[in-house]
Amino acid sequence: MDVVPVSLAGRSYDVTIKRGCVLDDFAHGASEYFESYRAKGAVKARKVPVVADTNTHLIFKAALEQSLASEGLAPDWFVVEPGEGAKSWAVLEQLTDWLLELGITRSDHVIALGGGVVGDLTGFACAVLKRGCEFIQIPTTLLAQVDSSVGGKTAINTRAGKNLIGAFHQPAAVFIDPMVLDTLPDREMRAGYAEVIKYALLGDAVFFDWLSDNGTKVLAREPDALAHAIATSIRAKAAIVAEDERETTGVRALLNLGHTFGHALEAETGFSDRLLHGEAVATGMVLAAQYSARRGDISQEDAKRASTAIGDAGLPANVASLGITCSGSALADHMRHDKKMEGGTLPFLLLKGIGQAYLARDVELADIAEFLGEQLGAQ
Ligand SMILES: NC(=O)c1ccc[n+]([C@@H]2O[C@H](COP(=O)([O-])OP(=O)(O)OC[C@H]3O[C@@H](n4cnc5c(N)ncnc54)[C@H](O)[C@@H]3O)[C@@H](O)[C@H]2O)c1
Ligand SMILES: O=C(O)C(=O)C[C@@H](O)[C@H](O)[C@H](O)COP(=O)(O)O
Ligand SMILES: [Zn+2]
Repeated sequence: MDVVPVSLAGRSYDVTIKRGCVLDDFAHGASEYFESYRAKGAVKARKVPVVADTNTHLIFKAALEQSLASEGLAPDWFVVEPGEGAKSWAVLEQLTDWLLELGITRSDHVIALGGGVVGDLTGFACAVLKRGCEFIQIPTTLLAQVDSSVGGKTAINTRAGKNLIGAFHQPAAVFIDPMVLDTLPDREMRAGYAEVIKYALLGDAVFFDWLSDNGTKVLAREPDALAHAIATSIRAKAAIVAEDERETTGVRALLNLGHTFGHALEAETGFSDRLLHGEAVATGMVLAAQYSARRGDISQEDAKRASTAIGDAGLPANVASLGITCSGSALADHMRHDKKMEGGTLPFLLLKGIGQAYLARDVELADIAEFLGEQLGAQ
């Protein structure tokens, strides 16, 4: 078992990483968070609100019900359709109305049982509900286990772009059970793996080499390799979040490597199954490496190593192969909504080497548009 603390003034919490911690004994491990439900007058006494999507509801319903029953509790389910569509105003409204009807109080803990979509939606609902109530993350995708469940970024999407309405709201606890990934489709495993490669590229060359040797084992869900990849990722994220919780100093922005390009690709493909978030980030990291090489920040050889690692994992390393027909300028236009925008300029996460990401403040969007035009045309 690994317990990774996320140290934040007045709002620290633990990330527990343990095989079986959800499927076998979640309610026992999390029992301290359920006191309010046992107390007289709590939300539908002894019923715990759980947000899931139809897949995670179907797959984990019985296990969670059994586990909560051992503590004298039962789940009250709010189930959304799978996919980015649930990160919307409409679903947020339904979820907050439901929680209010249950009589939720600030000290009650809502459970987010699912991938990044369920986590981001539930976290945001809890951030705004009564100006902040508690929630627990039970991430069930690799992406959510290595990234979205930790750090307190919560959000929904809007017509204008990705995660544009949101809040920083930290969970009270995170429980990561790698066993839940046994049912995850391979494509989703690969998408989550993109965020694992991200930690290596942004700040850990040793981890990059380890992934080159062990990535296949991680994707095959071999327990030791998977546990190492999850724990290394979460330690990296916890350290960055502890240093710059609200992305104000530039340190947390490192976690956005590949995302400015990636979010533009997601917007252009309609936030759909056509390109998953992790896939878009994978292509975005290759673009960041190639653009860094074009500026002379990183050697062509290291840029190639980054793109090879991504391609070898079965992720889209070549933007031209995505079948996107728009111009480079159209892609760059999506970036004007990026939350890192300062005045008229957009700082970009670029690479000086493998494991050496930095925030470049001298990038012109017009140059990015030209670069993207070249890349979209290249086969
Ligand atoms: N808050 C953050 O810091 C942060 C970080 C990274 C990504 N994100 C967000 O996360 C979202 C992507 O999350 P995701 O990749 O987890 O996608 P997701 O939540 O859409 O889940 C992917 C698919 O896997 C299914 N699924 C989930 N767990 C399963 C399991 N154990 N077995 C079988 N199927 C399962 C889901 O039903 C869904 O169909 C994006 O919206 C992205 O913006 C947020
Ligand atoms: O935790 C962070 O900080 C991240 O940037 C993690 C990203 O993987 C994640 O996709 C995040 O939601 C992107 O944030 P945004 O601020 O660009 O919307
Ligand atoms: Zn991401």
